[in-house]
Amino acid sequence: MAAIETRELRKEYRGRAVVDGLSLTVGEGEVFGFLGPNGAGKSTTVKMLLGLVHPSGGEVRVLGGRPSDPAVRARLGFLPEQFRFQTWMTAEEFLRFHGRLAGLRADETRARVPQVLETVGLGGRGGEAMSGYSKGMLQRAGLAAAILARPRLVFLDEPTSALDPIGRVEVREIIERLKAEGVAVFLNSHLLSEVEQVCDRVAFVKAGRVLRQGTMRELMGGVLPVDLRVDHLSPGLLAVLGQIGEVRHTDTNTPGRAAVELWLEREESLPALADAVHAHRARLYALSPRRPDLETMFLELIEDTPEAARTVRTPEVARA
Ligand SMILES: Nc1ncnc2c1ncn2[C@@H]1O[C@H](COP(=O)(O)OP(=O)(O)OP(=O)(O)O)[C@@H](O)[C@H]1O
Repeated sequence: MAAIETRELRKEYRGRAVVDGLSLTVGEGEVFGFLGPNGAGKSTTVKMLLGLVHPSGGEVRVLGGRPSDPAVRARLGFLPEQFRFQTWMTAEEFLRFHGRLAGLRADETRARVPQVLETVGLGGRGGEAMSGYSKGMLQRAGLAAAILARPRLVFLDEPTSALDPIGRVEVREIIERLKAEGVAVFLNSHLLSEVEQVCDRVAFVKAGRVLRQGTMRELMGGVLPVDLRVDHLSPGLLAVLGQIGEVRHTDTNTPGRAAVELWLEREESLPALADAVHAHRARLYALSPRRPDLETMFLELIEDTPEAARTVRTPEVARA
């Protein structure tokens, strides 16, 4: 069973489609990155997946059911981007309140609250009024609420926007733990380096449509670019490198240095590159597979049209 399945999902506001035939599948235990420029329709999609906004057309199934079904909702967790909590409560009171809303028994909630506070790095601080919390602490409390009732699918909207670098690493670890427990995570984030590190698959949306979706590798067109640096590049070595992968670029302008960019089809070919360098008596200075660079991909995709470029550069206009 897929955690999320939408087919030709559509939402119109005043006759204008803001989500326009969106088809997505997110598997169980999958961490899915949902990316797009401001105004692309991401929040509207999430609201439809949560049953908060009624679609104008298409199909949506969440955890095998309808998002409006209370039994489905009970298994969803949600951390909204704009979290406005009842800050006169302590974090413990806030979580107990959420536990009641989620239908947990009082004894379950009592046992669970200290656990989730610990998980999000607020262990020992749960008795304090949230009015005294920093922005990052409030975001952590929100994350605690999202995972409190052991959901099977968690929506995280910009979950690290208020967090420092340590907090971001901690949230990544929490996401990885959720995934290991088979929980699916639907992640909205503009921090693409973060998405790169944690997501199994991503979808790029623009103007309410999916432009591309797949694993990082699929998005790279199935190739693995590798940067190789040696002290000298003999014709023999170059020929062997060309047999292992596709030589895209060489730079031999600097004496005592040669750089080669190669595209490999398989990661398993990497050791053969090192072997070839040694066999040709060259000295190896670098052998670096390039990580998929979501930011470059994102900019290339969304800057395809002048309309999209404008949306990205002037987010206030898109929001207005
Ligand atoms: N309730 C509404 N009534 C009318 N238009 C709306 C409503 N909600 C959203 N829109 C419009 O739908 C479009 C998509 O908005 P949405 O908030 O889904 O985008 P987003 O991708 O989440 O953007 P961001 O990255 O800025 O949060 C925008 O043009 C927005 O103005």
